[in-house]
Amino acid sequence: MFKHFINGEFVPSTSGRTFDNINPVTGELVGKVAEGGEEEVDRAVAAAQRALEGPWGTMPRLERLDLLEKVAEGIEARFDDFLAAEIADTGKPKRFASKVDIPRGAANLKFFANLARNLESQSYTMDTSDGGKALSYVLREPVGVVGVISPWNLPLLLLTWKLGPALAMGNTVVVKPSEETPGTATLLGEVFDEVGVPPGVYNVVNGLGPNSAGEAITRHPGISAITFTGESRTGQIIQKASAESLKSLSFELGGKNPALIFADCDFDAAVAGTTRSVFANCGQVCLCSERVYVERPIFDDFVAALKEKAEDLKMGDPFDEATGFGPLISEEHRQKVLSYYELAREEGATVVTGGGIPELDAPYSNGFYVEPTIWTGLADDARCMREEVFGPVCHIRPFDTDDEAIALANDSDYGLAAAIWTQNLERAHKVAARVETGMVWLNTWFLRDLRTPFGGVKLSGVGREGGMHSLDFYSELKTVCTKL
Ligand SMILES: NC(=O)c1ccc[n+]([C@@H]2O[C@H](COP(=O)([O-])OP(=O)(O)OC[C@H]3O[C@@H](n4cnc5c(N)ncnc54)[C@H](O)[C@@H]3O)[C@@H](O)[C@H]2O)c1
Ligand SMILES: O=C/C=C/C=C(\O)C(=O)O
Repeated sequence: MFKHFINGEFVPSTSGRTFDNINPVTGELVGKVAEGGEEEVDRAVAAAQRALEGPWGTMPRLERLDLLEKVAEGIEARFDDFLAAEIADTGKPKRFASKVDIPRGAANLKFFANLARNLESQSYTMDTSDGGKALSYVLREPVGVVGVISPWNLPLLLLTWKLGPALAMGNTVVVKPSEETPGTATLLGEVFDEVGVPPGVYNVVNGLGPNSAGEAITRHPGISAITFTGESRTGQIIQKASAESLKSLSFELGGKNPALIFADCDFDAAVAGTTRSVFANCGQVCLCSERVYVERPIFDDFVAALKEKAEDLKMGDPFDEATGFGPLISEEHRQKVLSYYELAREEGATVVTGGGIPELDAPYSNGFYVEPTIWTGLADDARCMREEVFGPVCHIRPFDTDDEAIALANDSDYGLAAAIWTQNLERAHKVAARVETGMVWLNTWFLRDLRTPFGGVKLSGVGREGGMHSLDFYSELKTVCTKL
């Protein structure tokens, strides 16, 4: 059973309630998961507060950062265990998880430990009206207990992306991993324990969202800040629930990301890059392109080339190096994605490829697979053009001018990430400046320098994490002023 990790111990729920964790590759049970609620969150917050006041709060800064680095080394030392847990929960191919999820899990912790080691601090002197001087300096202090609510698509990566800076700045955390993916967050409890992080610093309460552990975190008065990655709609609910206790919030939310492919692009690179940006992780990355706009002269060739790539994706044993395409996270999510496949037909799409469930042999026939899918011919105001599907699907539409491409890209309630493919430097930078998203990739996708701001505009997020932006969110600045 996947238990909670509270105050350094693995414990079941007091209520005895559990839910099932299902393997998306086969539909089989991975294990039961303890369902926590208010009581478990209460205990976790109390433990986190004690650790703040006690061993973690009083530990020398560099010792704390060394411990964080040891946790990263602990992930590396148990790489195969983390890989197996991530694959059991998500079904994602080893080829992807071993290059992205697990290495980034360790890298996130190392990166923020290092960044925090070398922090500068601000100080100012000024002249005062009586002819004297004053000195002001700024102290950086922990925020307190941070609630971390994370999604299922990149479980360890997105959890550590928040844990790294939160712990580096001296906070303690209460984590609620997605109910679909309790594995790596729970395993991480063992690593924290093994390397000697004091009890109560890292707490995991497993559970669901509404009326469960997730909501309990958002309402708990002992939690000072919440960092959340997930759906925009959930972000709205969390913002309301946490208003009562005025928590600081950092939200990384959904996307309906555009890719702009200009006729002067490196065609093969654009096709390969867009294959990744549409179908990686079965389209379940917030940064995935769901709206692809292609300049008219290369439209037909591009559609044909992407179709060929989509039909080439290989499904099957996630541990097989040849497997490049996994299942969706759950049967429920598959129903959602299939409902969009159906809606697209009703809305008049031409289905270039896919649009259904693939024919696979057992045990994969019991998994939550859908076909990689490409649509053309939808109107710009079709629901399938405006709502995030979060599956392996894109719509491709032609455009004629730069202005039109930019207007189409910006015609969205979301604004997370854009990918632009052109060999014209001037065009690349001009278009990048006019696209309304938090991030723009030029002739690449999902290449991440952890020092850069990460986040979205419009419905795609509130605030930025990454580099100093993370350290700022996870710390309180205190100004001390004295007359000299
Ligand atoms: N912008 C980003 O960086 C980013 C990254 C990854 C995923 N996402 C988005 O996440 C979504 C997919 O993830 P998901 O389906 O797990 O999202 P989700 O919003 O359904 O769930 C995310 C987390 O919130 C919890 N939750 C749900 N309702 C809650 C409530 N009322 N109170 C407190 N917690 C609650 C869930 O249990 C889960 O742990 C997509 O929309 C995707 O675009 C965004
Ligand atoms: O699904 C969303 C991906 C988010 C990625 C990151 O937050 C990151 O790369 O740091």
